[in-house]
Amino acid sequence: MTSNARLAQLSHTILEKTKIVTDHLASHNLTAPSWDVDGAVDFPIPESAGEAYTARVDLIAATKELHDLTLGPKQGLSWLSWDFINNLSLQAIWEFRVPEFVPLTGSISFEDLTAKVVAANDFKIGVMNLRRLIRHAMLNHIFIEPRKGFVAHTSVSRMLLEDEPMANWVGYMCRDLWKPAAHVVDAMKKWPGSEEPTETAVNHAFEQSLPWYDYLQSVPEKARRYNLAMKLHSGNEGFSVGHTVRGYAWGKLGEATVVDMGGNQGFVSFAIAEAFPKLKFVVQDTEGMRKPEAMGPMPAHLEERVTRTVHDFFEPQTVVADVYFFRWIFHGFSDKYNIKILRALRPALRKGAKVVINDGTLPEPLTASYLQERNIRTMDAFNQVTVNAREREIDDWSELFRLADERYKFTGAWKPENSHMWFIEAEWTG
Ligand SMILES: C[S@@+](CC[C@H](N)C(=O)[O-])C[C@H]1O[C@@H](n2cnc3c(N)ncnc32)[C@H](O)[C@@H]1O
Repeated sequence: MTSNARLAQLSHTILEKTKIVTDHLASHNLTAPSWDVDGAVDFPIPESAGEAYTARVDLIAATKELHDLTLGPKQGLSWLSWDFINNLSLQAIWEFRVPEFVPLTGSISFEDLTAKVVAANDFKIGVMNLRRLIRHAMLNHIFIEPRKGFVAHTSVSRMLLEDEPMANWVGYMCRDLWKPAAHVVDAMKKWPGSEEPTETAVNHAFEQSLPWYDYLQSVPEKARRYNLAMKLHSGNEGFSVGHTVRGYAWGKLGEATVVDMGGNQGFVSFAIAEAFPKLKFVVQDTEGMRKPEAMGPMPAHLEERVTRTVHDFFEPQTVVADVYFFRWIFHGFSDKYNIKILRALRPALRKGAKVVINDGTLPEPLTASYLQERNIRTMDAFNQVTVNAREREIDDWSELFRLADERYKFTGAWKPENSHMWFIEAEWTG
């Protein structure tokens, strides 16, 4: 296909996919998001909507490609190089609490806004400086200028004001992770090939030697921001515990014991135990997670089948079980430490015991949508920034088991429908 024909083909795809999306919205009496201050901020088509969801995902990919091709490679690359300025204007607006001083109805002049921002922040900032940052942010739909010299909210800037998890997510990214991201290359040069959580861009940027989560906990403001920011995705359908319950043949285990390692308060084990009454669970976590204030309540009817204990997964396992289950654990560690975790299981493993991992997995190149690939590759990059860990491809999972011990037989990896997390399974043959 010629490059001219590709442009035409993309615009045709966009027309076709937009129609599927708008027909779905109309037939379900739904409203598309907009920049209007009262506009919807979430696209109201969940993954479970099937064709309409896929059309939206295709639309995002096609509009991106058409946009990039229309810019052309040269202008595209030069823009990409200076795109960190997007983050700068957002960071300034967040840091100086600008959204608080813009009225939700009507508008405010740059002069009056600057006076309020200066009073609230207690340091000098000129009208010109604030105006240029805000006008830049407007390119990303953060505020509008309804008439020259006046600022008004949009649905985007309103989220910075009213959506606490989102505002903290913005702060976490712009304030806490932006500087480390700029130090990744220097950290890679300083500690070549490091798999240590204390030799990361975060250590380099903040000139400190703690692992990321310990560092976060040592600065209360950052710890609070992190905890609130993480709530942004807690309602995400793709990460729902329901996929963990339905995505594995738990029923086929019969009367079996599952050790939920790094299982936190036990909410995942509770959900699986509810659905599979023959299963027993031992939920292991660190000492800190077993303090009364961190434990959370245990549903009374599960007390017989779920116990919560202290166990460090780097130490030899003592509980003999049918399944050792790890959800959201492996992607937070480098291979070196994951191999340690797998080796520490060996004293308790009996022939036929299973290791079941529920975690992210990198798609094979060109097999996933642009949206999926962008999400998981961005998460993978953040794992490097903060903890020197990584997301893995299916082959990497198989190799990880082989490196830990040849007696692990990798039995497969699969993604339940609509889930963002995969199951990865191995069996102990020793
Ligand atoms: C990302 S959370 C995952 C929690 C839970 N599995 C889930 O699916 O939401 C990681 C958990 O691992 C626990 N953890 C971290 N280091 C650990 C260790 N060395 N031994 C046991 N648990 C650990 C943390 O306390 C935390 O509960």
